Amino acid sequence: MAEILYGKPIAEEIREEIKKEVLDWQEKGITPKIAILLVGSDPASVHYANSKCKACQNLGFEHEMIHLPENSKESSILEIINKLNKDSSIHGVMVELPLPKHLDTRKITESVAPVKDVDGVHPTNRGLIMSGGQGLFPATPQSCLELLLRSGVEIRGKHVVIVGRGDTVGRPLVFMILKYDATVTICHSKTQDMASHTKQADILIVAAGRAGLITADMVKKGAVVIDAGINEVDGKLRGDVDFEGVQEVASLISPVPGGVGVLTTALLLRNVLKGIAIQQEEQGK
Ligand SMILES: Nc1nc2c(c(=O)[nH]1)N[C@@H](CN(C=O)c1ccc(C(=O)N[C@@H](CCC(=O)O)C(=O)O)cc1)CN2
Repeated sequence: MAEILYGKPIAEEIREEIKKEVLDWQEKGITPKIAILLVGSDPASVHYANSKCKACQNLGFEHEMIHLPENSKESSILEIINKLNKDSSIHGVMVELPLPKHLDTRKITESVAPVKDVDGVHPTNRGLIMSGGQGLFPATPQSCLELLLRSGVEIRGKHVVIVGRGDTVGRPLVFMILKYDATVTICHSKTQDMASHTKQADILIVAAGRAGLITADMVKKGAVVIDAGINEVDGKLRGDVDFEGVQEVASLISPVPGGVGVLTTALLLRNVLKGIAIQQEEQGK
């Protein structure tokens, strides 16, 4: 029976590190500040945006919440982001997702300056992930890595199989895991005989967006399984892994809810601090 890899104690550890770093910046005369842009009033988005504001207060960040109406024009949003990019008191800009359907998400999120791009989606940051450079990387793949590293799972030389090639998790994760000297296989919706690949994984990370996709017969005995899936099934949050079945086979497994997602907000705010460090270095300070 697998041990359960809970996100809460790891998130707490990261929050303590963030608080210390915020104090260090404050001593140097910088109070980290994030702008959160919320378009529309989708209840889940309002909830997540408010919980980010609360996290800012708890961790010593200043924040500015910009709440725009559902029918906002793309041009007005781009203008606001442009102003935030130029505002030296703002160190990070986060556009709450998903955006209303009439808006081009990619165009809007990629308009955030690379150094303030806490979601790590700007082409500059995407390129830096691939080259192994210093940039801001998306929170969810960071969360998968932190769960592994902070629970003492050896990644070096291990066969890591990632299921899902999405822009926010699977694709960036390939390069982030490669940096730790793993052998990486990526599976996706067109992969033939997926189980033949997943069964070879020492570490299996799943971000496919399909509830219960990974069943016990697809997992090697003793594998470490990280579930980055978020699906709503009958009003409940479910991962991509059939938790009850896979728990019998794996040695370590992260639950949904209570695993990867719990770290997201802390890691977005940690990106603000990384952005400040990069800006300071660029300015030779
Ligand atoms: N610009 C972004 N918008 C959104 C992101 C994002 O990464 N960037 N992700 C989500 C919201 N989010 C953080 O931003 C977030 C998601 C999940 C959680 C969390 O604590 N999840 C828990 C379950 C919580 C629940 O039961 O509702 C878990 O997975 O265990 C926190 C923050 C969308 N928008």
